[in-house]
Amino acid sequence: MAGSSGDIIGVVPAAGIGSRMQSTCPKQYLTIGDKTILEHAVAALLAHPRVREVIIVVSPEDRWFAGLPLATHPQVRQVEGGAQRADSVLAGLKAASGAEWALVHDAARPCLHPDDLARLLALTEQSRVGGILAAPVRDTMKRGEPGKQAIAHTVERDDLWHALTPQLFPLALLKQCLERALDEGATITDEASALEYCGFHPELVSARADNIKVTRPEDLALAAFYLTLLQTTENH
Ligand SMILES: Nc1ccn([C@@H]2O[C@H](COP(=O)(O)OP(=O)(O)OP(=O)(O)O)[C@@H](O)[C@H]2O)c(=O)n1
Ligand SMILES: C[C@](O)(CO)[C@H](O)COP(=O)(O)O
Repeated sequence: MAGSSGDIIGVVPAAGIGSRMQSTCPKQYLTIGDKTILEHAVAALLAHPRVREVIIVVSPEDRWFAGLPLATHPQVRQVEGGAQRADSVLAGLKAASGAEWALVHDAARPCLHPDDLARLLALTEQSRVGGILAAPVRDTMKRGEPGKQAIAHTVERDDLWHALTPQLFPLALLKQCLERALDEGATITDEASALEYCGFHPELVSARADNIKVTRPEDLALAAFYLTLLQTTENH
């Protein structure tokens, strides 16, 4: 029953092509230190004892995953992704069975701090809906004139958050909401938006802003820096 401290299964969407990264391979296979970005992201989930398995969703055209130790990891399964991130996540959910909670984490986010993961997973003790890691907006936010490099207006930033991952939801609820949202043509860019579409209000768990999604070329060096800091912290 959702709301108890049941089993958690990880779902890592890793079927993107990373077009904004402009790299020679999909960005999740770029390396930082001795591991790929994907391996860093998955390791952060498997480091928590309540995450018993991770389903990694890869492109049907993927030719990198098979060469990683993850391909033969006993706690990892691989499924094929879809055209959009939401399609890939749904494919992962369909392959997940038995767990009460689904923990969805972008392959492109290698810098997840264990303390943030622990605080997100604590939701299983007090929530029936689940929630997301999120960082409060720090900058003044502007809405642009459509199709122009000009400001339309300033967006009120009180109560404005950057949605991060992981995002944690009851497996059955998330699957049901995502299937309905996609069937009805809703634009779904994160798991929480599928629940919102179905009328739920997921929890916001305030999290570190250094849990970045490697998206553009300049993000790689920043992620490497943050990972160095993280590994230094973990070694003390
Ligand atoms: N059809 C897709 C698209 C994206 N993703 C995954 O969703 C995560 C976040 O998406 P994003 O950062 O947008 O990755 P890409 O779609 O690869 O990047 P881009 O939009 O620059 O092509 C990534 O780990 C990506 O691999 C996925 O599993 N399936
Ligand atoms: C899920 C996500 O990382 C939350 O911010 C984001 O929505 C992914 O968006 P993308 O366009 O697929 O990178």
